[in-house]
Amino acid sequence: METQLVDHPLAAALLTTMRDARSDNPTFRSALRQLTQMLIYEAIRDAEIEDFDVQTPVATTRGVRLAKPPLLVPVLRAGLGMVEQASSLIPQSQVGFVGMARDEQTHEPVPYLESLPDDLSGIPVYVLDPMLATGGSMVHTIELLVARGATDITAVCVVTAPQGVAALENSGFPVRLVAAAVDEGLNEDAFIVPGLGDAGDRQFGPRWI
Ligand SMILES: O=P(O)(O)OC[C@H]1O[C@H](OP(=O)(O)OP(=O)(O)O)[C@H](O)[C@@H]1O
Ligand SMILES: O=c1cc[nH]c(=O)[nH]1
Ligand SMILES: [Mg+2]
Repeated sequence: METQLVDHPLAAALLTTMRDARSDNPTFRSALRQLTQMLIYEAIRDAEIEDFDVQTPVATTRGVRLAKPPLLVPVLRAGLGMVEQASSLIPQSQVGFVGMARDEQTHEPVPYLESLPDDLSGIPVYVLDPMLATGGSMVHTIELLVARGATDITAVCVVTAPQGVAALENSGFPVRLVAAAVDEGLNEDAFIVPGLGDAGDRQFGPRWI
């Protein structure tokens, strides 16, 4: 699986803010928004483009745009903090939604929302979720996308664990990964170590389901 780690001092500083337990919810959300900008910037780097004529105030020249407007899929809740920034960077994009909450005992994802186009063939899909821990939530999301014909899927994450990266790799699905970090591993609660805690709670407070 193609894996791209965004290695940049500004990305590292934003990730540090997100890791810091003293960062309050607005500070955490702001750092996530800014870091998403860098992750998307890198994730889109090799996207197919097409030329078209554009009229400047002086002359006609050739401009470029994305050849295939992508679908962005934030995984609720935590992925919601990435979608505003990603869709502003790619104004032609559309947004689908998947909602999933890990069971605290089994650590398995429990899906509660699925709002996706029926046919994703030929459409690049960017799944937005800051955390890839066991990989269960991401693999389940990708299953939903592949069942709709998606063949070009990018997982855009902030912090990952080696176990989650391996789960994506072993899934055999057509996915590549763009992330800010691969951490040491998981603790007994399947939280990423050192990680940043619960990315949903740190943006929005406790979950009610
Ligand atoms: O790789 P996994 O082991 O599946 O864990 C990662 C998932 O856990 C978090 O969501 P969570 O279930 O905490 O829901 P939330 O976003 O509503 O807090 C995170 O945003 C991922 O979706
Ligand atoms: O460390 C983790 C693992 C799963 N989900 C999170 O939000 N954080
Ligand atoms: Mg959570």
